[in-house]
Amino acid sequence: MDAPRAARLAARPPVPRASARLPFGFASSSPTAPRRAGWWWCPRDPRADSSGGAGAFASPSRCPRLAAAHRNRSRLANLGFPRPRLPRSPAAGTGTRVTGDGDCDGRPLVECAGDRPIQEHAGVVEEKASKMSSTVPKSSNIFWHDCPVGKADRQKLLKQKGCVVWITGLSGSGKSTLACTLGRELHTRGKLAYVLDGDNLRHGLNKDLGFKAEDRVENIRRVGEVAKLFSDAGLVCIASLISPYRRDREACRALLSDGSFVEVFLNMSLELCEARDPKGLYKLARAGKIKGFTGIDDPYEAPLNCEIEIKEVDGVCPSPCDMAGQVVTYLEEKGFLDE
Ligand SMILES: Nc1ncnc2c1ncn2[C@@H]1O[C@H](COP(=O)(O)OS(=O)(=O)O)[C@@H](OP(=O)(O)O)[C@H]1O
Ligand SMILES: Nc1ncnc2c1ncn2[C@@H]1O[C@H](COP(=O)(O)OP(=O)(O)O)[C@@H](O)[C@H]1O
Repeated sequence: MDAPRAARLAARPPVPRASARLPFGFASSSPTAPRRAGWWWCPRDPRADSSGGAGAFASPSRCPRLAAAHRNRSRLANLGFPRPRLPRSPAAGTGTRVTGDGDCDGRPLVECAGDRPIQEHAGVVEEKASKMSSTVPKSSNIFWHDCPVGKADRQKLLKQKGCVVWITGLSGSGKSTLACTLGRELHTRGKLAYVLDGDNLRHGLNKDLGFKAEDRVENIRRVGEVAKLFSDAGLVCIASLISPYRRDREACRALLSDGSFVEVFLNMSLELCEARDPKGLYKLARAGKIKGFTGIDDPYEAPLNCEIEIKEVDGVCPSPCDMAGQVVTYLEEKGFLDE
């Protein structure tokens, strides 16, 4: 091995011992819980980039994001490219290094396993994990790799901001209609959007899932993760799913940074949805030929704090264009359709 490579390898951070790893969902949130050295501590960002969080514990040398940026700079420099700028700390104003406790964006750090902070999700994960094995991370020795081109660069290119418009409501409430109308409106305005429709995804990504409670939980979890990727790509991701459980929608919201999850509740009465019944499913459910149909013999939990609620007035629903208009206005006001 050549001397510079040996020196580079020696300078690498220690690789954590697999035996020291706690299983996902079983970490203690106690401030006296043992803290392991090295790369066991990672910021909420880059994967879950909402701010705040418990368990602040950090040192500059333990910020994987900053370290990854250093590695990327070195690699690019070795290839003869200009060195990109390191992440800046808004807390420090002009700094290019982590200052104080927190990651390189000045956020507190929390312990991560798989891709979520343990301390916040432990309870939820433990319960769900008993039902769905896919919520229990099975990979070990995995590391996050940052790329030099980030969300901000993509947003600049697209002249818009990545976000998720999450449309929830009963079957027949108009979710797919709104999603498509909104997608077309944004396209007309030169904005890049992509629709993730529950029915459609069940033909592919989610074809292994049915309508039992745990399948619906997993359905929403997967779509939430995909929506987050689309948002990170800089798109307006429009997800339209019944998503009947409040807790699962909130989990999707928690995957995104503050304000970039826009929950739209199509608050149409069961009577209206049943009268529409475009696929004849309500009729089958009433006849007992479909079991566990949302609104008939399966629950729907209405949002408590959604960003947009669209209702019928005197039994009349706003037109698809009006509904899409409401969402576009919101996105405009919040600056998602600007650079
Ligand atoms: N049991 C039962 N309950 C509710 N819906 C049913 C059921 N069985 C099939 N369908 C059809 O599946 C569509 C809903 O899929 P989603 O992925 O959005 O559902 S969920 O979010 O996981 O609850 C839904 O589509 P929409 O009518 O567009 O909502 C139905 O066409
Ligand atoms: N705003 C609206 N006004 C009138 N009819 C609507 C409206 N939105 C949807 N519809 C009609 O209601 C039915 C159900 O709409 P759809 O978008 O398929 O609902 P969902 O995706 O929630 O099941 C369709 O026949 C659609 O044409």
